[in-house]
Amino acid sequence: MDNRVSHGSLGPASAFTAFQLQTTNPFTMVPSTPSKPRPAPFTPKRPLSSISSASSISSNATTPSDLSARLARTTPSLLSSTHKKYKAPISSESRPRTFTRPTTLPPVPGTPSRPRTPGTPGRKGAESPSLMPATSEMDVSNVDPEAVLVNHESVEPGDVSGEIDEAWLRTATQDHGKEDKVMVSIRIRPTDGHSAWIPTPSTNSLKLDPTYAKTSAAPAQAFNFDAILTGTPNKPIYSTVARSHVHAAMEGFNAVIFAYGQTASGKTFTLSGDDSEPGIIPRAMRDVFAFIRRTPTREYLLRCSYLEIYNEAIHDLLAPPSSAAKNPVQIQGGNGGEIVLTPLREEVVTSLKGVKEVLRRGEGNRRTACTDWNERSSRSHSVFRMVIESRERGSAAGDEEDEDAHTPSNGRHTPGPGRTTPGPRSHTPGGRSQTPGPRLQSRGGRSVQTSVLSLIDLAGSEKATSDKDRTREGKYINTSLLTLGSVIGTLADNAAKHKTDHVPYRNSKLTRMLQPSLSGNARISVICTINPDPSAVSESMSTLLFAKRIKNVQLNAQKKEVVDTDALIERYRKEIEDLKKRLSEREAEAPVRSRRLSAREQVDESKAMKDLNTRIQQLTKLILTSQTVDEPKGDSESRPASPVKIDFDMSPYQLQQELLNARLQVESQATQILSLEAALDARPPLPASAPESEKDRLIAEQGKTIRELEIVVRGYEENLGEPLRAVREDVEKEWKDKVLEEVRRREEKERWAEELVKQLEKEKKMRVTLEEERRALAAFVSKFDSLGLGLTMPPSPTTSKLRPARPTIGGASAAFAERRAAGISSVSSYDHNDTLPSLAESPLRMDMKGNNIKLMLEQMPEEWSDVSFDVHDENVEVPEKDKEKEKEKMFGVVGLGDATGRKGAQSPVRMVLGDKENRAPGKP
Ligand SMILES: Nc1ncnc2c1ncn2[C@@H]1O[C@H](COP(=O)(O)OP(=O)(O)OP(=O)(O)O)[C@@H](O)[C@H]1O
Repeated sequence: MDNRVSHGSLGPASAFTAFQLQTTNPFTMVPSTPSKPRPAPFTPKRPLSSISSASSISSNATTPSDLSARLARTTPSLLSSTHKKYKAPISSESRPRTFTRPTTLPPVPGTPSRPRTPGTPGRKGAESPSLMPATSEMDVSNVDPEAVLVNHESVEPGDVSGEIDEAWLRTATQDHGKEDKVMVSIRIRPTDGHSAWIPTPSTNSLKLDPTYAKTSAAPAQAFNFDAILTGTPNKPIYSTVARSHVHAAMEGFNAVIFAYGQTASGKTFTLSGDDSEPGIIPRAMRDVFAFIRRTPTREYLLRCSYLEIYNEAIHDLLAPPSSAAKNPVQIQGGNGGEIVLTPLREEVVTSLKGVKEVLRRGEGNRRTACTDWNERSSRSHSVFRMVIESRERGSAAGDEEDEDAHTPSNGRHTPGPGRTTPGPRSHTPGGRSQTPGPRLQSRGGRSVQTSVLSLIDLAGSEKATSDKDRTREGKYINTSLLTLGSVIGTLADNAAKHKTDHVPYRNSKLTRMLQPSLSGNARISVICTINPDPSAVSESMSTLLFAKRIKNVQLNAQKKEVVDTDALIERYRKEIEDLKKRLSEREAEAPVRSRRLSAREQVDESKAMKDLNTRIQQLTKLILTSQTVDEPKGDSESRPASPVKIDFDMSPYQLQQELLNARLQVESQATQILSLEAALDARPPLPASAPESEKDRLIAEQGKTIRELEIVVRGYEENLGEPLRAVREDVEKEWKDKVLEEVRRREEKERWAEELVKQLEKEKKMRVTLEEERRALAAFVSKFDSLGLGLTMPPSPTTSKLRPARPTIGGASAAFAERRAAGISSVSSYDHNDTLPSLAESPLRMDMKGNNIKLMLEQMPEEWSDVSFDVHDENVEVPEKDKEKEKEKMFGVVGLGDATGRKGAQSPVRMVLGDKENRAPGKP
């Protein structure tokens, strides 16, 4: 078995000294109280019923081997080295994890096949509630914090030995707890078979054996981390990856240590360990007490809570199982500030024994079950938290003051019913109350440091198992681990690219709970465990990629310190008085002294006086600002600033400035109140009295909606955005073509309409012209009539309807011109043979007497130049045959003198004449 451990280049432990502690607190220079009689060790009172089966086992089984033997009798499958395939049912799985590690390693993922394990993993307490104490007298709400403080005198020597690997301390050179990066270590579980990974501890690197690489062409990627850990012993692991973080927590920084990895890769073994190899949690607890023992100047209040996140519900592992099941823990806050878990039980611990008891109870309630890969697989994420509050130990005088109202703080007392009366819900150092109950108060000018140490054993990622319930749990586990991965990814990205992208903390309970730590206000150490088996290469690779990403997350842990404002102000005031006294003394002596002093000494003297003045002004300012030092924004429970009357010499200008600042502060607080009220109004309308389950449901629903919306928004661009854009472009193009076609058609029609209008205009003009011609003709005819020329025309008895003239062949003007050329007289001389064809071509024919012809032509308007007249001379005898022939050729024109009543000519002239004839037949 490979027992190599790389300690990397870790620095020496931050050897903690009283001197260092004193320098970290600028306000307190009070020496510790050296020797008060040491009180009797604290033993929490517990009802008989609180003694669980495990503790009874422990008490009866005096040696580890006895215990193993006894457990082996009850749960042989857990202890035997041949138990791999068949093991105890679920009911036995929630036993405390005090089992002995099998001598042969359990099978790796993918290899085993074992009978299904029935049922949901049970909680021991749920099955036998009598084994769990219904209440604990060390519950923080039942004790006076001042009565349960721990200091170097109260720590048992046996509680501190052997946790530190001295050899490591000598070689380590770097303290990862002080870095602003996450410390990331890889622990490779030992294997009996081939290992797919080649660790190089000297360079803290690790790479895949090329034999197991998917593509042999690419060179195997080497991963570098803060430490590469192998082997079974947990002691060097603690020294390397956890110790500096535990110390940071003791010094006032939040610290988180968690194990991440595939199922059965050794997370629980690393965190909890077993009897022979205690893991990080028990060792950290031992180290906490060792730290206290080495720090005589401070006193501590330690509170523990233990919870698990199972199927996205948080269960209090320290609460009685019946009530824990009914009241799942809710997370409140978390928006940039601390989170509040409620109802969560916190138990005060004053000794290692007390912590062990708490751990034992919590672990007994954890859900574990047999899976295809791990016979005791953690089915939940478990979080063990220790809240560490500390302050400098008070002087004797201070203690006496304290004793008036409180139990002495330098000793321990057994709290019991009626013994202590916890005060009202008190101001919480750091701003928020994590759970109801009193807290350590800053007192006598001594500030209180508060930090939280979180030790987290995550459930392992896994593939679907052969069991339905396990598969369901696995889904929840994988989902929350995926969310953790994406949160880490976003944080790393934000840090690398200086972005502030939204981090989806709220997508799972785990990330929501870790939000304050992951946001940066904690020192974080992650141990990524991998299974070296070749069949687990892809899972190990994904663990390594997670490790790589988390390495990039930027941290900036800050100490949280709450000062006692009143005492501080009092101290400043005293100092001011003192300084003023010294100043006035110097001023009084100044005239005498200055005579004796050299020029240089006088300069020094005036400089010293100036310094004194400056210091007085500084202190005056501090008095003002310190009134708001411990009043965190938005904390409804914080104490109002002390109404201290300050009597100091301040110029009116300075006072005005202070006043202005105060006003600005008030204004900003008023704005804050308004926005908070608005946020409150925007909340869904659920009465405060609504049942918790209803609130849960609502919260879950909203969470789901938010998640869905996020997915939709995220997925829109990737999945729908592009196709939809393409469709829109197609449709737009199609419609554009249609519109263009329509425009073209319309233009065509417009052109056609214009053409039509032109034609109509033309026609209209023609009509007008014709109308004018007609009128002229009519005028001519009437003139003609008035001259009495028409009277000579023989009336047509039958014809009253006139037909329009037909055009002559060759044009009337041609014929007319011809005739003109022949002379007017020739018109009257009708030559039958010559004129007959031209007669047929004439549009106007009228029968008139030869005498009138000349007159008519004279009267004819100029425009009629193309009108021809067929003049028929009655004196000329036309043979009857020719007459008929002529009639046929002529268009409806018959000889006017025809007695048979021939139809009238269709010439307008003829028509008018006809009309005249019709109107007044036989009249003059
Ligand atoms: N470094 C190690 N040395 C010896 N045994 C180990 C080591 N790591 C793990 N094991 C053993 O491997 C088995 C599985 O380990 P463990 O239960 O810690 O895995 P896990 O990662 O917590 O699994 P899950 O996520 O399913 O809870 C245990 O029997 C444990 O004793």
